[in-house]
Amino acid sequence: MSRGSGSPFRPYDTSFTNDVRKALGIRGLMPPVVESFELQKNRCLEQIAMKTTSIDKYMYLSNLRNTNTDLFYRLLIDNMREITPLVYTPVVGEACQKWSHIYTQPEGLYLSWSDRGNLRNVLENWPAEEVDIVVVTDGSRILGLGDLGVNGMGIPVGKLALYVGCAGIDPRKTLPITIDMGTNNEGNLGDPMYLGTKMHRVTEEDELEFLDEMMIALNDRWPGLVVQFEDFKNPFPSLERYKNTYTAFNDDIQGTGAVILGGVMSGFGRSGIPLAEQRLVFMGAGSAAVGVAKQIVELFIKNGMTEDEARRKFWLVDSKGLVTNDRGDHLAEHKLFFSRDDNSGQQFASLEEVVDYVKPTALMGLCTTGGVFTESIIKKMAAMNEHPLIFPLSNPVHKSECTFEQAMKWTDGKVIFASGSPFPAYTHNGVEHIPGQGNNMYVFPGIGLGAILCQSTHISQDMIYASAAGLAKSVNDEEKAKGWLYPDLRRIREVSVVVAREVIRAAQAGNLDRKKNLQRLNDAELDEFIKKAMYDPCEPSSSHIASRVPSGSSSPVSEERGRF
Ligand SMILES: NC(=O)c1ccc[n+]([C@@H]2O[C@H](COP(=O)([O-])OP(=O)(O)OC[C@H]3O[C@@H](n4cnc5c(N)ncnc54)[C@H](O)[C@@H]3O)[C@@H](O)[C@H]2O)c1
Ligand SMILES: O=C(O)C[C@H](O)C(=O)O
Ligand SMILES: [Mg+2]
Repeated sequence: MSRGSGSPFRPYDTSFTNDVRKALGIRGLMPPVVESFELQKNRCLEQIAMKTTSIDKYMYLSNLRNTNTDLFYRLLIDNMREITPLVYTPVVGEACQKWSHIYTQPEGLYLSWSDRGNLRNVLENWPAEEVDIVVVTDGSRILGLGDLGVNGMGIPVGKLALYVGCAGIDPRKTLPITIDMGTNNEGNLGDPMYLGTKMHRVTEEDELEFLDEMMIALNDRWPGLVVQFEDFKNPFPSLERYKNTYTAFNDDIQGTGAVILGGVMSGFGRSGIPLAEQRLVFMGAGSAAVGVAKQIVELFIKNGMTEDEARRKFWLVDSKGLVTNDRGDHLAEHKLFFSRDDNSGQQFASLEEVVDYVKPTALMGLCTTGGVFTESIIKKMAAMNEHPLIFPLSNPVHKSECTFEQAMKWTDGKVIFASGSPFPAYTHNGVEHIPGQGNNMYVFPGIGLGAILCQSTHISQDMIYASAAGLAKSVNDEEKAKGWLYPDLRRIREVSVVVAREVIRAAQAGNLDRKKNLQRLNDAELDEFIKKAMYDPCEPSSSHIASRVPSGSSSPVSEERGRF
């Protein structure tokens, strides 16, 4: 297939041997030297280093992905720590903000309000015969950057790049979708270059109707595909509507919930505080915060608490202060479960007041507002706890509730830390510390891979919980000894195998798997099966090229002119 203006499998790779070049009739159309991927990767790294802005690096990498897909993924897989921040958070945030201005080629499918009633036909235009996985956004809450409209396309593109890089999903079977329901971002509406429909957003009811049509159309064209919902301002209605009907999940609620659960499973152990004594304050009470809190509730319940005891371990703070039953405003439905009824009529407007009142063991930031974990608050956390858990999880970097350096300095190195976006290492008392990255990228690739391989009918809560347990299990002894909550990103493909295996086992336990013969495999055999199924690009061989050159390929040398 070809995506966009460039064909990703165009036969111009300097790794082609002379025989291959001859067979394809492309001798002379490229420099004579035959190179390994290793050498080509070094050239790519050199070129990235030459670019002075992050956006230039992002655009270079997008172009590489579209013109030499295999080389791009080899580069990503082998340089995960260096390349991920350039194709994913934080740089993808800036790319989305500038999307309509840096645009050079289409990289996914745009489904517009004016296409309603006709979505099945629009899907027919996507050139791939097979699609295993879709990531879809409506652009209404892109990272912590608000409503970006169709400029949010960078998010499905970036998430799917990680599906390929981190879990070996075949890039030709991935489909990024942005639905264009209008935007309430006045900047976009007034921008002559804005690439979306210039209208205010349709109502939530209209959007749900549109999503219904999209889900039916997608499953009609590619039955059973996995659909990941991403960065919707209000993601709860679609999750409720589709989780029991399709193989679908919401990454911001469920993926984030699982990745932070995985981190706290390790972090609670390190803090030395028993589960029964944990008290968690969340700054932010949106989809991600509630998703994370609900997953941790499950951990408490699995460890013997009642649901009521478990939910009382959480204090959620939103833009109006501590979420309480008697605060006097109408609480959105998703906040009710955690709303406090034991505040004796007292209300707490600021995070600092809540911290004084609750004396938390853990502080989670999912509020889209940078810097709200102040020096004073963090110092209080350190005074109250031997090892306070502080997770500023908002993205991208400038929305992070504090930096790693601040958390280390203000707790004198005692903090147990994870952030949503990557921070540099920090040296404290002569020892270099690497911060954990509590980002859903540690689980969504494995969740998708597991669901695809066992052909799961749904993605159940048990499968999500299993992904967190798989992640926690994946931290090796060396990483534990260094106090890490998450595995080294360079091992992400190994981690995705474990996550996928646990997800498959949970699907099997719930009888949701359609590919029943995987049940006969023991864990080692299942891991082997998963690894073999993963895309792992290498220098193209003749047969590889023959299978990938698209029909009607853009090779400028036609059959008639012969081969040399
Ligand atoms: N680390 C990860 O893997 C991960 C995953 C998902 C989301 N996130 C991040 O979490 C953030 C929130 O995402 P969401 O989907 O929950 O968004 P949301 O819009 O649903 O929720 C935001 C919440 O923050 C509250 N809030 C906003 N400003 C505040 C302030 N100044 N003080 C207190 N509360 C405030 C709002 O009232 C709301 O409850 C985003 O920045 C997103 O990038 C991170
Ligand atoms: O995209 C990310 O980096 C994580 C998360 O899904 C978010 O919305 O912030
Ligand atoms: Mg997201």
